[in-house]
Amino acid sequence: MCAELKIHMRSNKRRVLPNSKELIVNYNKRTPPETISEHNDPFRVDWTEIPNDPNDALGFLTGKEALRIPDRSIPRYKLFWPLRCGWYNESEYREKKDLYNDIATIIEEAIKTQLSLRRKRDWVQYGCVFVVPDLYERHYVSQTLEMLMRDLGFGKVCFIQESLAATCGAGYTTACVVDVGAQKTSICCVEEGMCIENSRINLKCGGADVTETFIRMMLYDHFPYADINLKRRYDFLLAEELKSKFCTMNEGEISPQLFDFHLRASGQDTRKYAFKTYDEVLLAPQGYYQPTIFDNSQKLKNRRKLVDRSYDLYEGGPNDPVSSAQSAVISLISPIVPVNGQTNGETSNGHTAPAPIKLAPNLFQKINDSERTPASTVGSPAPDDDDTPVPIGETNTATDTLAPSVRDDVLPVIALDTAILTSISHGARLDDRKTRDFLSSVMVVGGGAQIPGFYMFLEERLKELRPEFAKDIVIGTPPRELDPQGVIWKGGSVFGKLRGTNDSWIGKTEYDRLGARLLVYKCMWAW
Ligand SMILES: Nc1ncnc2c1ncn2[C@@H]1O[C@H](COP(=O)(O)OP(=O)(O)OP(=O)(O)O)[C@@H](O)[C@H]1O
Repeated sequence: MCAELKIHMRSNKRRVLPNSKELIVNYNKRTPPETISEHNDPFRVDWTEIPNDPNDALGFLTGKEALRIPDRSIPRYKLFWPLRCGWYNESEYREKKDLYNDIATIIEEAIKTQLSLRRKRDWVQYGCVFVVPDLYERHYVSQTLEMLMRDLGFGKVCFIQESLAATCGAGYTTACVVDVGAQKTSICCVEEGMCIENSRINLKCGGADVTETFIRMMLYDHFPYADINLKRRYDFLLAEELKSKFCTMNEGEISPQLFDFHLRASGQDTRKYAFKTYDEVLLAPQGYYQPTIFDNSQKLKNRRKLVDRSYDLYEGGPNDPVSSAQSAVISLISPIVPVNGQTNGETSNGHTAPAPIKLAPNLFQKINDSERTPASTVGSPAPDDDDTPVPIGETNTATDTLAPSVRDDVLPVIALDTAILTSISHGARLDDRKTRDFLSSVMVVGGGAQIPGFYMFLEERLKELRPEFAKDIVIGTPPRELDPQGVIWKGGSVFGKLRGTNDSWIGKTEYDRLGARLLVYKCMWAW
């Protein structure tokens, strides 16, 4: 990537000094930190106060307080992250109920402290709009409903999918919504107030991967704080800060640059470090387009250890929602593609794997092969004997029927531009007018896209991949200066106030009688 970047910069007539890397490495190697006494540091951190007596009941801490526990108290606390990559984080728990309880506790505390609704018994007067992923798991939604009704005691509850919430918040009716979060990126085409089912994609990477990759790259270039360890809370927060301040996707900003930061650990003097960066600030966020540079090795760990996939109550088979776009993404990554659920082998999770078949080829007929297959693929699809392009819709027959075990075993991580075009092609289904509509209204939200130059870079990549639509492609942010990181929440609150939403509220009495079966009638999409 370094070499490619150099070539690209030269071809864009940018000045590239041959020894830039050496210069910054040498600087980083020989610059010791400066020590500032903790008491003289005007920006010293307020650490969470913990009772000194080890016999005192500790209870729990959530949110920022949990991340600011001083090191000396760490042995008495264990930090849990009950959700990871938009899935239950099963690897950290022994019991399902502890995992569910932690999620309920975090939400309860957030409502009490952030919304100042301190008395839980009053919550029966409130309706709760809960935003779920576009490509959710049924069990997750029904479990959430149980939590909101029984543990938190809301008077009524309704659900909205996140891309639809983004369009409600931004006031759009048609858009291809791309939400770049911390650990996942979701993409979905929305049309006339409905998420197009087959366009839903959920990639398991996001801003946290950029943070980690940036730090790994800096360490390789002799980052002076060599002991940085992202498992330590204050180091993780520091890394997030450095990424947010210094990473960019503007090629014009690439030159040796000097930055500094303060390391604040509890009970220690503050250390001020100076360091230099070169291309790391740009290469790390470019991982969105070359995600094999991210460390994806742990993301599937212990998946399905505690929480099984959802099954159809009557027919017995697995029945979590699927999307042909997501299946196409998985097929691009995995060489194993099933045909109509036939199976013949074991996968790494011990689930039965499907028989391999040939992949239908061109998802994007007008893109040549080298561009179409993302650099991130870990296996290559079997070549087709017949080179004639297959219409986009026809790829769906094979990909729709991916066995659930494959969906669990293959980590969906591919280049962002390919994923967006896959979503749009499955959302528009060969209709050029719709393709144009979605390409001209790609709305990017979420904190992961806050890196300077993100939108421009994405726009250029999409134009390169679909030159015939180059004039139409526009990447937008939510209008009216809405915060792209909060627009989904705003959409949820707008949705809760619409009169048309009335039918989707689930009340307490009907929930007591019918339970999660109500979701079939109450969700405003095909549950
Ligand atoms: N100014 C910024 N520059 C770069 N990255 C940023 C900036 N602000 C926030 N981020 C990143 O955005 C991510 C958080 O975004 P967001 O709040 O949309 O995610 P989330 O919804 O919590 O994540 P997920 O969708 O994975 O659950 C973090 O990785 C954070 O580092």
